[in-house]
Amino acid sequence: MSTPILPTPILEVRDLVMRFGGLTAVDRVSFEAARGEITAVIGPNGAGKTTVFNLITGFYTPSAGEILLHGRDGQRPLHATPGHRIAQAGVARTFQNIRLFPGMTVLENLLVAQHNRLQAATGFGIAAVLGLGGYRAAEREAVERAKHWLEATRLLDRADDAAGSLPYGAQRRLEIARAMCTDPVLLCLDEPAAGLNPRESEELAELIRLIRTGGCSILLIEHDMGVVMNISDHIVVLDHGKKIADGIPAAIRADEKVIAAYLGTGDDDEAPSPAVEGAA
Ligand SMILES: Nc1ncnc2c1ncn2[C@@H]1O[C@H](COP(=O)(O)OP(=O)(O)OP(=O)(O)O)[C@@H](O)[C@H]1O
Repeated sequence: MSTPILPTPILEVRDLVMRFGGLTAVDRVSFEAARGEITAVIGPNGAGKTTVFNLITGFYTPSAGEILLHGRDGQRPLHATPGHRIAQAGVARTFQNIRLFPGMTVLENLLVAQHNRLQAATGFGIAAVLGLGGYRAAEREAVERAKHWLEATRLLDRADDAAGSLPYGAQRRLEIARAMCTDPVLLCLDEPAAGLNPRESEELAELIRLIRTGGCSILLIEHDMGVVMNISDHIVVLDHGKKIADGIPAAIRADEKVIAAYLGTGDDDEAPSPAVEGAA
């Protein structure tokens, strides 16, 4: 019998380690994010999830290990790529705390996100100032892309409003629209459902599925187990910096190590985190 040829994952994390002084926040973590899928990274508070994201998106340099992106230009070692080049390699992210330009309009936020692309279209030259052809075409494209994501996030009617004046849920959607305007191959979402009400969470899940349908792979940190179990194709579970489980949602929900990590074993006095079975 022939072995099926599996497509290359979009992201490979191999034996990743991050130490902060004496603390090992990420301890030899390995996992893959499959192309075109939603991969969630979950775990109790302090498990190392945000640190993994900060390593993938170039905010930190790992103490050891490899992070390989299989993007549009082939394989890229993100662990050895400077932070400002990681977006160009096709990785976009949102943050736990919203980071928009609150005084700029919604549309301006989406155009600023495409600044690099516009600059590249002119070879970083005077063409932009003179309004020459290549720049104008790139500018038109940037506006079209912004319009597409304004429609997808239902923000078109707020395009001229200051980003800071939007309700919280709309600001979260705008953050995602802004990340998508960079045309990523991998979108990293850090707790996108935080602070959303159940209806907004459901709409967010719809939006994330839409992004997956468009071909962008997604890596998601999320505490809302309803959202995680509902939309994830694959879940990686961290606890105290180590990977304790890795699999499809049904397997994760039934995993004893995961249940123990979330409910606590009674060995420590940490408040229990949201139970995984709450999502069933
Ligand atoms: N810059 C830093 N310097 C020192 N320690 C850090 C730093 N960043 C994170 N840590 C520590 O690393 C560990 C993992 O933190 P991290 O924020 O990655 O966890 P998390 O799983 O994202 O938690 P949460 O769900 O609460 O956001 C924690 O013990 C944290 O205190």
